[in-house]
Amino acid sequence: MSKGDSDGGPWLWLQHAEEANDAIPRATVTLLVAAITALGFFAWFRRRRDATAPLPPGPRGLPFLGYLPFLGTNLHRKFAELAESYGPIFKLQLGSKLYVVVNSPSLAKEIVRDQDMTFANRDPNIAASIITYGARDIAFSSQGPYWRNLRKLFIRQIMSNASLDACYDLRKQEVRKGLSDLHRKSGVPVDIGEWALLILINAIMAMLWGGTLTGEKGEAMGVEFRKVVTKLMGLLGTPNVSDFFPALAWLDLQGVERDMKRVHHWLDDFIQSVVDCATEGRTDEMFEQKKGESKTNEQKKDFLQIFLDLEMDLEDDQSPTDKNGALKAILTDIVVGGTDTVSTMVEWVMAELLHKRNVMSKVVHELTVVLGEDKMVEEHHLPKLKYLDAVIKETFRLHPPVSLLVPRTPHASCVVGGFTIPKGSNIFLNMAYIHKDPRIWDKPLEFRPERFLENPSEYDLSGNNFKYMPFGSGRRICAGLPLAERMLTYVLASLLHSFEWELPLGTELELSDKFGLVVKKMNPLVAIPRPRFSTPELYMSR
Ligand code: HEM
Repeated sequence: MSKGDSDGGPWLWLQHAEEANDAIPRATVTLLVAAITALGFFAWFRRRRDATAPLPPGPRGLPFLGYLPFLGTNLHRKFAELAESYGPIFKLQLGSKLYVVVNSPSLAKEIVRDQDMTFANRDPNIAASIITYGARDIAFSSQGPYWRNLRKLFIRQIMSNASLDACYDLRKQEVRKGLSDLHRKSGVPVDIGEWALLILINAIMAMLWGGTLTGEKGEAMGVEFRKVVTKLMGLLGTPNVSDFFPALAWLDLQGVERDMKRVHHWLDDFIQSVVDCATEGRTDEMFEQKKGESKTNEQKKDFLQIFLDLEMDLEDDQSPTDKNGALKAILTDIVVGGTDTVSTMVEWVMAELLHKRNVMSKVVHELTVVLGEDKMVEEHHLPKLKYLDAVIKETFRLHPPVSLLVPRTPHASCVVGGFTIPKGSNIFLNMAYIHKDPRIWDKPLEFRPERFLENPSEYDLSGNNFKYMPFGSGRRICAGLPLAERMLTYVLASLLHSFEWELPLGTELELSDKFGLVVKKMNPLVAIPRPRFSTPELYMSR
């Protein structure tokens, strides 16, 4: 080493490399040292910042109970109120549990994009654990190989375009059956949510294993199913003292556990009979199985058969009984998650259109232009229905059915928006609030589908714009989105193209809602269909 090197400090040794060959290794070492120092500094800085970042602000509660006595049951309204006072992020201590509510797109982004991995866990409450066979489904299991495998299987084998195209005929038959049923009820008030739910149960069941609910017993079962699922969604969204004070859980003070076990018992019987019919090839009084239609090629395999055929590599030490539990847990996700959400949206869109008759006329006009008169809607028409698409998006904005998304839980403490989020806390992304924030949306309470036509590429349903995420975002985004989008648009287009709709004389439309995991209309929407097609035969075509 020359004298100049020792005089000039450590960096000069690079400048004075005597041979050109030395320069590259020396530069590499220098860069490595610089990178390690910078990383060390960054880690130190983050630790220091994380150690000092405060918890988010939030209302003070009572000793021991926290904010519990003030929470009420309409969480979405209470959270909107608190967001006005505390801003983009606030915390609530409820008994022994800490909840954090996020009310701004930029903080939502930190959770579902920047720190998605950290926030990809769930912390199922007691009600959710009961209904999902101990969180063995996709929606409530924690991230890890089990969840990853299930989700991958579901998305690749069931939600792929090829798979969904292959079972289009099954969906179509159920929608057509529903339309001819409506035709028989022309001029008579119809509960739209109930009608839509029966179509969706049948379409999902047809796709699952080729069977549908038929006959009087089947129809009665459909009505009972709706009651059970409505109860279930309510229980999932009920603040439960047993969750906030695990030591008191055995008392089940509100009876949530007892009620959920009843719901689970009913649903388990229902799903078990579906599995039995599918595996034993037998039919039941209330189910009708379509003969071979869904099994003409590999793609047309029933969803259930795909699950049964595939070696479920769950990377878990599950006994065969547990595997049956896992299968039934996934079926619960599909049967419950896939029906109630979509039928609730059918009801909300129809309610908004009956409220705004000029918007309804525009939708009907578009349908007539795209399809012509006396033609049944087909799924291939859907991409051309741009205005209807905007109407659906606007309804998702004003009435996101899963309004707080499904809560996430960080697996490690971290910092969001300069606040510490402790490991194991529950995070709600308050989409009901973000979707109506006047700082983001012009005249946010107005139903104006045109806002989605002005810049169509800005908003879609895939969770890339954090101002608008009715299906969530990131690795936990709704796994059923492709089917939900198709079914919702198809059912609505069919309802609106085939019938004129009006409210029963003397009824007034109101748009209030009630909270649950799925936020529903407070009062069911009842409307009267009148045929648009020129001949009754058109309603009979399958
Ligand atoms: C209008 C219809 C629907 C809406 C609004 C909706 C909304 C959501 C939301 C907000 C989540 C949580 C996302 C997050 O945490 O970021 C979710 C999760 C999920 N949804 Fe949907 N959903 C709908 C339809 C469906 C359908 C049709 C299915 C299945 C057939 C389905 C299956 C699931 C599953 C399995 C999950 C859990 C995903 C995971 O945790 O990895 N959903 N959904």
